[in-house]
Amino acid sequence: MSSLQLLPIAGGLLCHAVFKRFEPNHPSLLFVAFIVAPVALTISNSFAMNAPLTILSVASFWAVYISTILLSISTYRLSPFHPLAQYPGPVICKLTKLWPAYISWTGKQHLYYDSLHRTYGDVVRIGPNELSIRKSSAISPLLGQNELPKGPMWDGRLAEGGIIRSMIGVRDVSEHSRRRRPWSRAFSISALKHYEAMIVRRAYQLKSRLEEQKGTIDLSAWMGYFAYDFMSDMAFGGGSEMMRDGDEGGFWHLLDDVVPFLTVLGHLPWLTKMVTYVPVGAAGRQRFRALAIGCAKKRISEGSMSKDIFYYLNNEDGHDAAPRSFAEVLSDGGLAIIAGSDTTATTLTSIFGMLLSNPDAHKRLLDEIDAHFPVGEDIMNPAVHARMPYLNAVINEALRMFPPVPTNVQRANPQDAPARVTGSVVIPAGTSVITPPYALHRDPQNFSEPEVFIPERWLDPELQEKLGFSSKGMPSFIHDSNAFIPFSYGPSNCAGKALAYQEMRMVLCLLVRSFDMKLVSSVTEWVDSLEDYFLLSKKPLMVEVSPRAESVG
Ligand code: HEM
Repeated sequence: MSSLQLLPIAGGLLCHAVFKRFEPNHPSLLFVAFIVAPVALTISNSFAMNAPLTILSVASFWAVYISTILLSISTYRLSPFHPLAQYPGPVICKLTKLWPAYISWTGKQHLYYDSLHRTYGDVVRIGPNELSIRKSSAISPLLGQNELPKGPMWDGRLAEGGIIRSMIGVRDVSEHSRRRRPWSRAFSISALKHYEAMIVRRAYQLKSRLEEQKGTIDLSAWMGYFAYDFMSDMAFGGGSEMMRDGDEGGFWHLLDDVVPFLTVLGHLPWLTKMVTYVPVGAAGRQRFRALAIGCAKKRISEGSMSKDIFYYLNNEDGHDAAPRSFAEVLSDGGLAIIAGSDTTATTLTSIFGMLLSNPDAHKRLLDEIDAHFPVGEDIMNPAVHARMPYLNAVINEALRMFPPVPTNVQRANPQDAPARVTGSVVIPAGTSVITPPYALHRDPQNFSEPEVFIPERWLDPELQEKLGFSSKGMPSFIHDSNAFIPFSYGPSNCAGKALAYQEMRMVLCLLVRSFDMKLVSSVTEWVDSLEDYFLLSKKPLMVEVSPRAESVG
């Protein structure tokens, strides 16, 4: 074999050796590796060998070089020498992230990973350097106090382009915990008390808007309008009136158009920097940003009308010696709206979908509400809601079946860290790991009859007995609440968990008490149409709404 043939092979092997355990994520590096290096090698070789330099010689050198890289990478990834060789999974996933990226584009990644776990067991290799773990015992070691940092998915999803990354995607653990501090103050028990009036105002607005509707409505859209208006109040002191005006500018559409694309980028972070120059989904993001900037500036100039999330993010409580930059406050305010509105709206919609297709559960909830709020009692009293077992069971059961973040609770063991061991699972350096809530919640090892809506599973045994649940003939009913992670787990879990419960309890009590509802569209079709683009994307749920005859709220 001549040196002209050996050189591209040696060059390809060297290139793979350099990029072996990580993927280059800057376009210039890729350009150097795949274009500049082989062309430079061809030219210098032809000078050294005094061989003619033709287009054909450059092209064939390049073809051998690239083929060597691909072959070498594939062989290594499938070989017993790969650090994740012991874990089962589909060959295509072991070879490339392009396949999971494609699956995520279809919106069905939650179902795909669930099916992989059913086929391969609790630990599955879902990428060349990525594991999915469906074991409740692994949650605390990976996400708890000694958590692994957030995973590379965030490098893909949050293209910086001069914009400060919002807290959810901050991968450095100490920087993340610095950014998290004002959030913890914003969701303390005393802070939550201040938000009650804001929820009450928006919930009653929703009630009266629904009373004005004639015939069939899309409940999913109305839950979205409510949640978005409320979170805008919380994040920037207002600025959204979707319940009044509808989604006039097609704002949800703009955002919906971009989410599949962002989900794909989450799998291929190295592609992100290249596509920041391509204006895919830019309209939606720019419009959202412009809106947020306008609201934030207005909120700052007008000062604090109430203690909302912005009050803490902008250090208006004077807690931090060094105030945060406007860009950081803006970015995290935007995060509050995105993270807080779609998630609660989807859960409220799924709760109504399940209640309306399970009349017994609906009746039990209504009975509980009527019993706790006789005529004259304030139906929006959160202290009472917290003590309503069936209300909370219904919410948890909907979160179990339809976790709004179904898949991507991702962490990663850094490149230079020692291997992380949890039980029999070893997570080598440079390995990403997901603990997918959907697969955990639908695993019969964690929850018996996982596909069935059974709020009673969340009640204590005494109450179950009272409701006749334990006589259902399921003596060994499994209920592992450690496997229930709709809000993730640990120091980087959902910052807004307490607010979300408070908001959902209030809205549910008010609407269930106030309206008779009837499903017009099929709930099975609604469930089948759900798509996982990091957030579960909610589809129209058509219902007929009429004021409840015996409503006293
Ligand atoms: C049903 C409602 C909700 C669900 C199921 C939910 C779920 C989640 C999940 C799974 C995460 C990812 C955590 C991780 O990476 O481990 C998250 C993050 C977050 N959520 Fe929620 N969320 C909900 C509502 C809210 C609300 C109302 C807010 C209010 C602002 C909020 C604010 C946040 C924030 C700020 C983060 C980033 C946390 C961090 O990185 O430290 N969420 N949420």
